[in-house]
Amino acid sequence: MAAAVFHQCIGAIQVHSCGTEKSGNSSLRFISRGFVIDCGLLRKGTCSSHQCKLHVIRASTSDASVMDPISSTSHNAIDSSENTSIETALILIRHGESLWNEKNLFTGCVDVPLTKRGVEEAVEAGKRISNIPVDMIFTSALIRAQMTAMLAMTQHRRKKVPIVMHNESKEAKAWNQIYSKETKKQSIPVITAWQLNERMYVWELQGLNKQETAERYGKEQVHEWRRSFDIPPPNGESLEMCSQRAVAYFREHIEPHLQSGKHVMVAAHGNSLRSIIMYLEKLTSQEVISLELSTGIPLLYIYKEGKFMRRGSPVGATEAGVYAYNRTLALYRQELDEMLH
Ligand SMILES: O=C(O)[C@@H](CO)OP(=O)(O)O
Repeated sequence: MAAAVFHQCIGAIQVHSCGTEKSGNSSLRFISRGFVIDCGLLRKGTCSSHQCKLHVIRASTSDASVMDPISSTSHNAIDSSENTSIETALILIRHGESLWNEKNLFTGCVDVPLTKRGVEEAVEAGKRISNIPVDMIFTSALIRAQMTAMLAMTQHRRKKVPIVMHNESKEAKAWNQIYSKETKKQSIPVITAWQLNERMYVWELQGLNKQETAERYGKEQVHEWRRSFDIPPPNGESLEMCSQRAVAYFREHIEPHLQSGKHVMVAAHGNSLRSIIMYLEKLTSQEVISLELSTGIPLLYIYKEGKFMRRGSPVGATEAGVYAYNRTLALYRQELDEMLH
């Protein structure tokens, strides 16, 4: 049967495929590789190969990266037989120990790097997520979160290259373009956003020792500043104020990628992540007080049908003991094993 190449452009998905569908139809229905596509107007062309597979090139908002073949098969697929919807992985990691964590100083938005231990924590975090798909990485504008993301990715078995995207100016955006589709396929965009920065403790507390501050203002008062939802530290940000930027950014710039089938890692800070977890797990302002995040410990969520299910936080020493893998992740890991052996 003569194969024809159909180019359909539908919204965010451009499909180039060599269909064996009846030509001449004004509309076609593709059910393949996890996408149900009602094709609108068809433009026919000729296809050099009768065996070319369906290539889905996702023109998402921030990057027109070609989908990673091993993560585009059954890992976030709408399987028409089981009618399961897209499931994507969200990894949250608080940065590894910083030099001011080590000195027990209020840090907030002061841009301090990791300690040697913090570097080790970031590498250890990478081992724990080395079999979980990552298509995009978001970090804050602070070096301790960016270092953590990059160090963790050195352990990932897929060996893609995380590349910090620069769009702080027209030139920066133009000058960091990648002109090879193949190279782009082997890269992971890293987006930095100040909205994911740590809660701002401002000059009143930033740089002060936490223990000395508790002795000066009282343990309960300092705990209230550090962990309550709506009580700000003196002239600083409350967790509520921090969530108004961090959760807003997550919903506007990160969640749509999860919805579209991309697996995402977010490397940020104790409080900006507490505010995001409060949103993901629908915690009350009372419950969030007891939410604590250790440095460099990855948390895994599965996003499905608008909901986030926590799939584990590190309890076991080994990666296997850490996450309750679901089918999507198990298949990805299996294909990684096959690809690497
Ligand atoms: O100092 C800070 O910025 C934060 C995180 O390190 O400390 P706290 O635990 O008080 O929120």
